[in-house]
Amino acid sequence: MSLQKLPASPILSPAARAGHIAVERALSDLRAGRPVRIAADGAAALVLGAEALDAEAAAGLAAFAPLRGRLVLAGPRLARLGAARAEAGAVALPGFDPERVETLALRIDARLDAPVLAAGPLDIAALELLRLALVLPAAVIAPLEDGQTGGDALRVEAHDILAHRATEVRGLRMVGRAPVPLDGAPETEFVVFRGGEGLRDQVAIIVGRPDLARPVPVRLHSACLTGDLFGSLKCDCGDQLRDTVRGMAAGAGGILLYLDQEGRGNGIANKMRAYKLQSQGYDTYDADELLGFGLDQRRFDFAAAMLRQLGVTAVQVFTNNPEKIAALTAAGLEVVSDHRVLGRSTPQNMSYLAAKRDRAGHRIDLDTMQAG
Ligand SMILES: Nc1nc2c(ncn2[C@@H]2O[C@H](COP(=O)(O)OP(=O)(O)OP(=O)(O)O)[C@@H](O)[C@H]2O)c(=O)[nH]1
Ligand SMILES: [Zn+2]
Repeated sequence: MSLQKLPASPILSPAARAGHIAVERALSDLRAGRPVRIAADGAAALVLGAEALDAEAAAGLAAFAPLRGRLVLAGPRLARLGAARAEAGAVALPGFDPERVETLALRIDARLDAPVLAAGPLDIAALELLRLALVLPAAVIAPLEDGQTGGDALRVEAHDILAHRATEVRGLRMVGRAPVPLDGAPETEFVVFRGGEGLRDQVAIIVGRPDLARPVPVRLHSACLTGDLFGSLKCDCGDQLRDTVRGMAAGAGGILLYLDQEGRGNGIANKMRAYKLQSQGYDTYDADELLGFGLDQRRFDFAAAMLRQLGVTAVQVFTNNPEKIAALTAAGLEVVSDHRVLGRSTPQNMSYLAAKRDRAGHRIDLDTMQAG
């Protein structure tokens, strides 16, 4: 099959499309610090990211729900605050006190100061929306009474939020492609897809002319601004990126998927929050948990969909991360072999690499890595 012949991407139903668009607009509002109105099971509430709660926003929410607010926190954050639970929950906010909200949502020495209530479907959808918006997963909720509209806040349904990631995969489509010769890989084409994960586009970088009738060398590479672009010593991403492209160019070609999953899918702002915590002694996973994230937010089903749209059915995967291999296999691609991709070890990235090995099962052998 030729790389030029692309299968058409599936079309969403009108209802799914309307819901999808509402979620995209809601993400934009939340990122700008504006509340959105989420409805679930006949209930509705105004929802704002905890990081956007200042005195003015608090007064705005209090006008709708003066005494009945709540702060919804993710399971890992609640556990860090001392709660005996692993799942998301809420604490009552009798007023919308920005200082208390910041303490409970972000500070490292904070402890719970109120009982934890079970999180309902609206709360779960609010957290998911904040994760999709790449802001801190802590939701300030102002429940609306029957008949209260929530002013001009954008309206979104909880079920559309929860369906968003799957809808993104179904709506994934190619939007542009062009040759971009690279240093060390002169015959290279960039193919841009819209949809998937994150808030920007995904890029498939086709190096050389891989034979699609045979297993194609493939790397799924999550964006890392600090490592890929600036050569940060804190991780191994830049080396992995460049070494893989050069290796594909020197061999029979291959495809590198550059995925909009900065900070393991948490976004650059949360990654910097996590880096700050790491400078205070937490490892890469503990830091994410303190912020309310699980071990890894990323999904790779849309990466498999990108490969399929490019005509790939069987792959040789370049990764140390068993989750990537499992995800491609689960998505129906034949993973014929897997290969490790080792960058340099530096004094600054040793503990990061060791944490990936010990806590997330990455196949990293620090002794065989080249010191940088
Ligand atoms: N949250 C968080 N993300 C990080 C940190 N350090 C690096 N990252 C991100 O981790 C991701 C690493 O991506 P990859 O190298 O593709 O993935 P990997 O899981 O390490 O797997 P392989 O490299 O394929 O073995 C990038 O999105 C980085 O931005 C960190 O300390 N915290
Ligand atoms: Zn990195």
